[in-house]
Amino acid sequence: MEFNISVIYGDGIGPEIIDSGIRVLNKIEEVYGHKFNIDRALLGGEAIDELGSPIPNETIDKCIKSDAVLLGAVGGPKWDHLKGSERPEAGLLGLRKALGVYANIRPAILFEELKEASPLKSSLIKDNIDICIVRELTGGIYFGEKGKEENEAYDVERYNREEIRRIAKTAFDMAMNRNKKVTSIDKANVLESSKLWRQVVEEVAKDYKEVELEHMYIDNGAMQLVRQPANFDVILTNNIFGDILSDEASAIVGSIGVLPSASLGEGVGLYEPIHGSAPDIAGENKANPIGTILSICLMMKNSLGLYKEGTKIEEAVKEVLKKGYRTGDIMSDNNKLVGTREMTDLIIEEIK
Ligand SMILES: NC(=O)c1ccc[n+]([C@@H]2O[C@H](COP(=O)([O-])OP(=O)(O)OC[C@H]3O[C@@H](n4cnc5c(N)ncnc54)[C@H](O)[C@@H]3O)[C@@H](O)[C@H]2O)c1
Ligand SMILES: CC(C)[C@H](C(=O)O)[C@@H](O)C(=O)O
Ligand SMILES: [Mg+2]
Repeated sequence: MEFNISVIYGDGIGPEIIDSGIRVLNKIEEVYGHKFNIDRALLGGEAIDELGSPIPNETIDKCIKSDAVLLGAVGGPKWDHLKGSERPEAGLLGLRKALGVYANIRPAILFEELKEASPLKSSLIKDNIDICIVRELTGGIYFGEKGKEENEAYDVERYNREEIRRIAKTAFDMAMNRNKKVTSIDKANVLESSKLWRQVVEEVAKDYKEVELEHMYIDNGAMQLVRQPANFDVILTNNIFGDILSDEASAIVGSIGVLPSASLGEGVGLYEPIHGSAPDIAGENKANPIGTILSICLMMKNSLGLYKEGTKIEEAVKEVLKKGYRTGDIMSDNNKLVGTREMTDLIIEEIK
């Protein structure tokens, strides 16, 4: 089959991990006889430098017309002096909004092979950890009214019923195919937006009688996630809490370098690792490409209907980990340290 994939390298380690991703796509083409037409689009810092905007119109046009979008990461110190709307990160938020991808799915699964990389003691991770974070992505404080005066600044957290209903529905639908438990995380003891969130989540839950619904405040939720990670199945939460909890969950399962994400809505899906542009290791062949490679696996399954191929990629990653190869972020004693390119070579070799 033939697909059009828009690819965004972005900044920092973006080009290195996207290079890995493209090589995986090329191998899938070769082994399964598909054709991926890869079209590069600019976003974030690279787009500011080349075209003077963090989100050029041509990028939106290309992405909307494609079958799926693969994105590395944007941002870095070079652009930190810019005002909010001109920063690379504004490009990413603009793209998410333009694609209408309101549901950000961030699976945090502890692979048997990576148990040693988790900072949690073994008694806390002896049970299966397979958490699916469902983060609202196009609303909340990221997109609310903002203002800045000389000595004061604000960002408004605002949600309407429909925004909450559709993301809650995504979470309950996911739970139906998993362990039938949703933990909705909010701050309903303080925030009006969270009170409405809780109310609407309760309403949606009525259509999913088989799913157990639990509510948790964000402060407690952040704590329970490290105390008993195995108790979570689907976590449903807003944009900002989901951002924070997904970095926390990534550390629990080994490293931020291994977590993929799928951002879904009515149209084209956007696939990106959850980590950032990691300026501290950019250009050093140290970045873990697994988060990107597993994002391609999510792309295969969610946007391209290529289930067999997606599963193969996942198996290839596990096989390489089983053989003891590790990038620096997941390295532990007795393993073999490899760089971004070598890790990619090894994974590609397993796709056959
Ligand atoms: N989706 C995105 O594009 C995205 C996400 C988060 C942050 N950012 C941006 O990235 C820049 C850096 O942000 P930050 O430092 O807070 O977060 P970061 O995720 O880039 O890095 C945090 C730490 O994790 C490490 N790390 C991240 N990805 C890794 C990988 N694949 N392999 C190995 N180690 C990895 C980094 O080296 C660093 O020590 C900022 O400009 C930020 O706005 C972009
Ligand atoms: C870079 C930033 C805008 C982004 C977010 O907060 O959504 C990132 O942290 C992420 O997790 O994808
Ligand atoms: Mg984040």
